[in-house]
Amino acid sequence: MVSSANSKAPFHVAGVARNDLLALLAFLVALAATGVLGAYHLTILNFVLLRAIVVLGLVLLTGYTGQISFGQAAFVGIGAYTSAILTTRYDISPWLALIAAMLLVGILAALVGLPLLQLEGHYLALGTLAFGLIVYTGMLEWHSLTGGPSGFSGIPAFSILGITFDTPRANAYLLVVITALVTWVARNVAHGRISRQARAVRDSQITAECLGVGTASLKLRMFVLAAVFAALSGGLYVHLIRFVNPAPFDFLYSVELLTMAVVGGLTSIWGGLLGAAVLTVLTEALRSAVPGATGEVQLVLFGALLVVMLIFWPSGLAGGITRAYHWITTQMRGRSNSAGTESPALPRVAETIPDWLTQSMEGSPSGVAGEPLLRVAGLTCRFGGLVALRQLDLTVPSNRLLAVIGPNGAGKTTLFNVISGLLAPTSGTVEFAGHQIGGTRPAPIARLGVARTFQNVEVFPRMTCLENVLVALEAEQGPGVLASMIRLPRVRAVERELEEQASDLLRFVGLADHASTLAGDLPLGQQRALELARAMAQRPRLLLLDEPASGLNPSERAELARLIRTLRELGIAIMLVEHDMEFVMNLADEIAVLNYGEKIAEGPPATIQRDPAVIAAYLGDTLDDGQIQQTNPGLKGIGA
Ligand SMILES: Nc1ncnc2c1ncn2[C@@H]1O[C@H](COP(=O)(O)OP(=O)(O)OP(=O)(O)O)[C@@H](O)[C@H]1O
Repeated sequence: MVSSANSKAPFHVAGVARNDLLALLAFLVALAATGVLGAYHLTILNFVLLRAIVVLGLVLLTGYTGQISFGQAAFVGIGAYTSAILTTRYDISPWLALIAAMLLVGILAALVGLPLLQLEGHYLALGTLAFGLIVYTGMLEWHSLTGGPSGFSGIPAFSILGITFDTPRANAYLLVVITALVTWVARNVAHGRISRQARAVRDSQITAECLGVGTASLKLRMFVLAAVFAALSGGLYVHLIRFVNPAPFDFLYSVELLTMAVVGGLTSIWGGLLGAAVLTVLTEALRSAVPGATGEVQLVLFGALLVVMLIFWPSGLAGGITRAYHWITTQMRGRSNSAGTESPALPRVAETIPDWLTQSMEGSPSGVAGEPLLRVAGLTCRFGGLVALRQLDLTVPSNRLLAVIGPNGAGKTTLFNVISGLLAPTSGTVEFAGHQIGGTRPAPIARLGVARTFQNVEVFPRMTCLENVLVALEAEQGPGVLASMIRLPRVRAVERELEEQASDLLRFVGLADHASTLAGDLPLGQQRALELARAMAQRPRLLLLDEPASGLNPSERAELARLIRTLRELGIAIMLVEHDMEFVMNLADEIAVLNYGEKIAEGPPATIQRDPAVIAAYLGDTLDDGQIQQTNPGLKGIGA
């Protein structure tokens, strides 16, 4: 057995130290600039920083979670008015009022987000837009509270230890420090578990759920976090300006903020800062060059810029700069490292299993051989008039491999979809380890110990191999949002341990050299291996493999068979759907044959090969559809 202790730390975090240094440098430059800039430029700097705080939240929400919000201006406005009202009417300290505003907006965002986040894509954008319009109208019309269109003044400035922040320079110092803190928090979130889960949901929500990621609560938490950032910006703004009215919080401001996030680069924290800076400066330049260019003109310009960027340059300035940087460093290294994709599709897998995995499997109750772990009874699944599964009964004990075979359209994938929670059965029961799981969502089923791979490989293409595995490892373990925001040493220690485990699993499936390769860049065979590593990270008690050998060459199939045997020896129950009959006959303990959703035979491979009903089903299918002959190369295993 190979111990995980000597495994190398993964590389994708290697750049963090350098980035930390750059961030520190940027902070010192901003502080130094604050000391020397004139009043006009300080005011612009303050606006850049106030916007940057909101944009950072949007980067986390839109870039990392894939949720588009046109309602951020409303959260800024509510934060601003709450802090302004609390300080002017109730004489509360601006600091306390600011915290109260953030709390209130956090609660409100949770209430608004619950129904809104049920909507997807454009509908969510429309929902947040409607929310923004309602809030803006409220600010205009609720005179007794907001002072109506003309707002109100007399809002106190921040002060601490006898220093009052009532000049552009003092404000700039305060904002530089607070923006640095917010950037640090955003960066922690962006590098941690929550961001990995969010990016997984963005790449494929269904797959993330099948790994045990609770997608609904994840989206809600990001929505709340982005809203709290917006409230912080609003609260700071009113105590710096000392006046509040609804005008700055209109729809235009929401578009402006989203444009800043897109222009800067939606998946980059420093891109968010850059976007806020570039667009604020451009707006100012436009205002001085064309005095009438406000309101509608700006809206049109920002809208156009947003569309152009999304179509032609979706990775924004940050993406462009990063690519240029990589290009330059590659040129400087003389392209010595550029070739490296010639490895076989599925390299020989490691001989050994990581110790921690064996131990965790031994501790699992599924380690008792012979006990039925999965019991499917009377399972029927209809799609309108089509019966995909009819009165199906199956049991799968631990430590056994049950192959499910049948002609195309027999219902095999439907069966997997029901067991893993992607489909609810029409009738019948699915019992796993004593739990009724039929009709349950995929995430809780995954957390009970059911892992799966997909017929059409479903890796998270824009994440590295290491991150793909980490998402599965972290679904149950790892820090929550608050701990991720602060990233205490304890949190970093847990992250390091999980990264080591992820590296072990990559080594186990022969992908040790690809920890920092984007999963989408791998050839098909290696993507299948990655799916297996990810499934193993779930420490499954039942593993559903949907056509894992399709697209692999004979030597890759042999490797895969060896890997599957090793997994079974760990005590994992395996269900295998596969058209390659030779592959199936060599691996299966038992075979269940489906035809038109019904089980027509079940038994050990030798019996199934000679079963007349099975032969008839396969040959009948071949006659009906010549395709089957090619997609079923293993037909020679049937009726032989
Ligand atoms: N979501 C769905 N909506 C409607 N019909 C569906 C759906 N999923 C599957 N079906 C139908 O149910 C039947 C069984 O499909 P299923 O994909 O489970 O078969 P299969 O045995 O996995 O086939 P293959 O070997 O081609 O993957 C097919 O007729 C299919 O068209």
